[in-house]
Amino acid sequence: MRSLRIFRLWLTTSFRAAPLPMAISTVLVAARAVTAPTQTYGVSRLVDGLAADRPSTIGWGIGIIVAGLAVAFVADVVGFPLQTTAQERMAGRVHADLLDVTTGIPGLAHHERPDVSDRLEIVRERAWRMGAGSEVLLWLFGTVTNTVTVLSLLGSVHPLLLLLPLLGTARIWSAYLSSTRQQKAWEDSMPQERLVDRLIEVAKDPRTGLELRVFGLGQVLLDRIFSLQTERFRRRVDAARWGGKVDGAVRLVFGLAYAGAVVWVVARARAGEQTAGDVVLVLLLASQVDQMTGGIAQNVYWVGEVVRSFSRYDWLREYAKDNSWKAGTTPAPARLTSGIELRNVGFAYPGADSAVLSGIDLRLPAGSAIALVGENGAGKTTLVKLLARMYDPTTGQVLVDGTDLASIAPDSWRAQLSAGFQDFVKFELIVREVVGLGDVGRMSDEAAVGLAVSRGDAESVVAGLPRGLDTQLGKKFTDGVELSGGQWQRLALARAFMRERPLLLLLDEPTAALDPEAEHRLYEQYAAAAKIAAAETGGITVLVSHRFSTVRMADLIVVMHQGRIEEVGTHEALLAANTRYADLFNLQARAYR
Ligand SMILES: Nc1ncnc2c1ncn2[C@@H]1O[C@H](COP(=O)(O)OP(=O)(O)OP(=O)(O)O)[C@@H](O)[C@H]1O
Repeated sequence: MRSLRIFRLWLTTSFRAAPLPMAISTVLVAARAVTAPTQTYGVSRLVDGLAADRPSTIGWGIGIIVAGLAVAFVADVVGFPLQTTAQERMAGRVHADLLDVTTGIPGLAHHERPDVSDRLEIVRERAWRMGAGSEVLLWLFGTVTNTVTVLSLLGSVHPLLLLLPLLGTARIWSAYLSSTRQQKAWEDSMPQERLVDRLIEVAKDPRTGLELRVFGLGQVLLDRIFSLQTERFRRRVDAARWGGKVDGAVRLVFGLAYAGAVVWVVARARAGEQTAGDVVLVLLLASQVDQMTGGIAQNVYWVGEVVRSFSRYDWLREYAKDNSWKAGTTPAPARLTSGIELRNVGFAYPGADSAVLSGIDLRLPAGSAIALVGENGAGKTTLVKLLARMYDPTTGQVLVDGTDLASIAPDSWRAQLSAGFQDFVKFELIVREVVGLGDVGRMSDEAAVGLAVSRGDAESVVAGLPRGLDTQLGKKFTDGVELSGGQWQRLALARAFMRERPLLLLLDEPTAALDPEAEHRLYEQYAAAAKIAAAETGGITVLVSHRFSTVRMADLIVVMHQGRIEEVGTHEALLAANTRYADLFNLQARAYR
């Protein structure tokens, strides 16, 4: 059932990508596939005609041979460019579909589940090869047509001769086994391949160069890459050797059978049971069977490759369908009136056994600024991801003004968010784009970008650049400028401030690279502007920080511990309660004294 679906997907993708070239090619391929055996039949007619001196049979023989030549010529000349077109269009189509499928999955789970990311990686890497799917499909059709024609002709001489193509299938089978083994070796070495790529990236990246040198890690890294590469090659070479041995043995058996068949037909002809034309037919057809099975054996790898690629592709499409969160179609509200509420929220990362968050009950009132604090791994970032709906909670609900976030269309919700993260992306683009990306629709709005730069306290960064907002960032470009960690971070913050009135602004340690004073100044300035905006839209700010001088400015502080909420309150109330928050605050305050 599934294999039928995969074949249908392969067929429909090929024909949808290039309907006309594929339709014409199919006809041409069929015509081409019957020419060689039919011409062989023509030769046998000619020989029989000459032997019996029958002009009409001679005429037939010559007519078939010439017609075959003409068909082969037209099919080759017209077919080649058409097949190339079909192949190119197919590759483009698969790439476009793939983008559609992956961007259609709204959450992050597919990046974090190794089984999904592996398949995604393989399909992405092989999308161009899948383009050959249309060619392989035509080849397959041609081969089937050719086989049927050859079988009918051989059977017409003597049914026993059908054993010859049957033996040929052993060769196809051995090629299939060997290709599956090679594919398995390839897939088994995928994790090593990814690790090697990652290590090479680390080794090449100038930003990691400093630590590598300080800790003398260069050689360690090289040794690790080398041993992983050796292991990866060993698996693949072993599989290729095994395939070579099996194929050699099967070919030997086929060669002996071929020789036996020729001897047998010649003996029958001498006994007057077959004609001379029959001997010629078998001689020529048997070599065609050899070529045909050899061709199939060689192409079996490609057929397998295409089938496997389409099977992964099919799996991804199904996965995307199951994870598309299509149920959520309600548009996000334009403003918040009561706020966001987490009700008994629990969450476990995909594939993980234990929950990272449990029993979270929390109200984020409209218009408020909330700070999340807690030790490393307490679950702060995870909570932020649930609010951004990168994941759905495993248990419980997130309610936005009473509406379940799961029923809100993810794109519509994201359009109302803005965010700044500690692990922000260093987009190596022109500065105005680096900032403007925070609100793509207003990227070319000079005033909006300028305002975001000032809100992100990045004016001094821009002023120090040779071409201000038009400066290219990144060392990879000849005129590109590299920034310090703190400077990059200010631009990332400016990007987070591009959307002026988000309903939810998520700031997950976006100022960790700034000094505490700069961070304090920035938030003071931000808080004043946020209050005005919040009064209009009810927008909520959620801030994750380890710096209590910043945290204390929040309206409400949420203290998290091991995936649960331990305390909630204002700075003063929590200090007065003299529990974990007070301990942490006093510890940090002492360090600064
Ligand atoms: N993608 C993931 N897959 C599986 N587990 C994860 C993933 N991301 C985080 N975790 C685990 O979830 C727990 C909470 O992590 P989270 O990043 O939410 O903590 P945090 O409070 O933000 O920590 P920090 O202060 O260090 O940033 C940790 O135990 C972490 O190992």
